[in-house]
This record gives sequence, C-alpha cells and structure tokens, in this order.
Amino acid sequence: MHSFIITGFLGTGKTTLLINNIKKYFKDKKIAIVVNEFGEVGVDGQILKNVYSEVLEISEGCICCKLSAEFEKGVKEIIKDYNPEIIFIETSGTSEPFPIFLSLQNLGISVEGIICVIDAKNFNSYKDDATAKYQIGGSNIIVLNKIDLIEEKQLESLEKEVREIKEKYNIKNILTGEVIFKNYVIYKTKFGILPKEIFDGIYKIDEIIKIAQENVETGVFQSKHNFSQRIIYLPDNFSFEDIDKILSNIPNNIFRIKGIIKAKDVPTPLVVNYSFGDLSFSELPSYEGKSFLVFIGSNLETKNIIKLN
Ligand SMILES: Nc1nc2c(ncn2[C@@H]2O[C@H](COP(=O)(O)OP(=O)(O)OP(=O)(O)O)[C@@H](O)[C@H]2O)c(=O)[nH]1
Repeated sequence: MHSFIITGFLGTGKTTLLINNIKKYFKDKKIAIVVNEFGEVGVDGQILKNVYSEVLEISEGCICCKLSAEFEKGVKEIIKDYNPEIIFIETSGTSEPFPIFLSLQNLGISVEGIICVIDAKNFNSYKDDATAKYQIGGSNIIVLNKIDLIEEKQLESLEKEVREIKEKYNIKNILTGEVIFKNYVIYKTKFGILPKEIFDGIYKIDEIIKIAQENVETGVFQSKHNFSQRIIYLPDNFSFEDIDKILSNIPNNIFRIKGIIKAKDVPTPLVVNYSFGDLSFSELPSYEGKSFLVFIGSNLETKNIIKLN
C-alpha cells in the first residue's frame, strides 16, 4: 500500500491539488483520502466527497499531535473496509507532516512523498510561522502554488527563500543527526497540478527512520499551534449580499475562512473560501447541512465574530 502526505499552511491549495491530480491521474485506481481539518466542522471532506467517495474526515484537532491514535485507527479501518491502492492524507494547515509520516511507517504503509504546498502569493504573510517552516523542512516535494497570482521576479526570489528555509529546517534523524530527506524537488504550479511521475513513486521515501515514539510525543517535531478557530452557524434567511458584506470587512487577525452557505437568493449551496484577503465561491450542489462559516486566526475573541440580523 502506498501513501502521499499533502501538507502546507492554511489555504495554500492542498485540497485543490488533491482534487485536480486525482481527477487527472487516478481515475482507475482505488483511492482513499484522509483529511484532517483544523476546524471542528469539515469543509474539505464535503468537497472531496463530492469528487471521490472514500473519504475519512478527522476534524476538531490535529492528527500530528493529539489525534494521532485516532488517525492510526481510522487508517486501519479504511484499509480493512476498502483496501485502497493509494491513500492520500491531507493534513490540516496547522499540522506538521513528520509525525504523520512516522504514524504511517508504524502501520507499515509506504510513504511515497510528502508534498508541501506553498501559497506563492501570500507566503510573506505566514512564512515566519514555525509550523510553516517545519512543513517545508519536513517535505521532499515542494510545490510553489498560485503562481498565476505573482510576477516572474517574485517567483524567483520566493524559490530562493524556500530553498534557504528547506536547508535550515531540514528534519534530522535524532539518533544519527543526519538529514532525513536528502533530496527534494520544487515544482511551480497553478492549481496544484503535478507531473504524473511524482505519483509513480520515484520520490519514494525509503529511508528507514528509527526514532523512538516518545520523541514524537515530547514534541521534538512539533511547534505550538498559535491559531484558534470559531465556527458560526448561520440562520436560514440570509442573502448573498449579507455574506458578501461580512466577508469584505474581515480584520487582519483572521486569515482563513471556510464554509458552506445556502443563501436564500442563490439556488445552489456555495463553498466559501477566503485566504489572506482573497475571497472566492464555488458551487456544491450535494450539500444538505446547515450554513456555516469557520474563522481561523490568531487572538480570536470568544464572542461571535459576526452578527446577522
Ligand atoms: N488563483 C489561484 N487560486 C488557487 C490556486 N490553488 C488554489 N487556489 C484557491 O485557493 C483557495 C484555497 O484552496 P484550498 O485548496 O481550499 O486550500 P487548502 O490548503 O486545502 O486550505 P486548508 O485546508 O484550509 O488549509 C481556494 O479558493 C482555491 O480555489 C492557484 O493555483 N491559483
């Protein structure tokens, strides 16, 4: 059984990369997806289920730390019930990939690649976050995504910067001190479409990493998660304009909003995607639940962030 881990900060394009590549390259394969969301209600799972049916969603916590047991149990169940050929794990934007890699190794699953998606346009806004750096340092395939939104010059300096971070934050084998991912590749993409050979296993991570589990649990590979999230369920009778008004007035400490809404004047449920000031909507006709928005940011107040009349 093979697996790929997709990591990368909030809103960089992980779900988009998964959807686009699975649609393109894996029509004939038995694929399972495990998606871990930072928020207590999953949006990505709903979107992925729309494209691919075998999706396990692990929400309300992080599979790289407090939910690692749940993650391993979930993966075992997927294997037992569905027996996929390939498992893709989309980590939450606040997870670090290396503990997940170790969990997969524990389960005897071969990890072919750890793919870190970087938001080329918004990298400056989050590059100082320790988790973001470890996501780069703990990956062997780095994807500079959203390059349609930046100039060639910016892209060149971004690549240089990412290489420097990669060298500095490379994960080391704590027993031998050696760099674990000796080789890595950088791709530049729009909407995350990668070349087919990545998924053929040519980047297979075959290093055998002998690290005692307690080192993972004491947090050697983890940084603190400095984000919090608030979920807001919306009443039934709001209009698209109400939502638009709210979303055009978002304070700086909120850098990610996701949700699914059913506005009274729009016939189809809409997925709301807001990252670092960019807002987009897409249709999700299959959604039957309540309208909600998840706000992710720092120093979020406990009282409601938005008010609808
Ligand atoms: N212009 C442009 N937009 C993109 C690209 N890739 C993704 N997006 C948009 O960026 C937003 C976030 O994409 P997602 O795929 O949901 O990001 P994510 O990393 O899964 O987000 P989290 O799971 O919240 O961390 C969506 O509105 C996407 O349509 C790209 O290459 N170019």
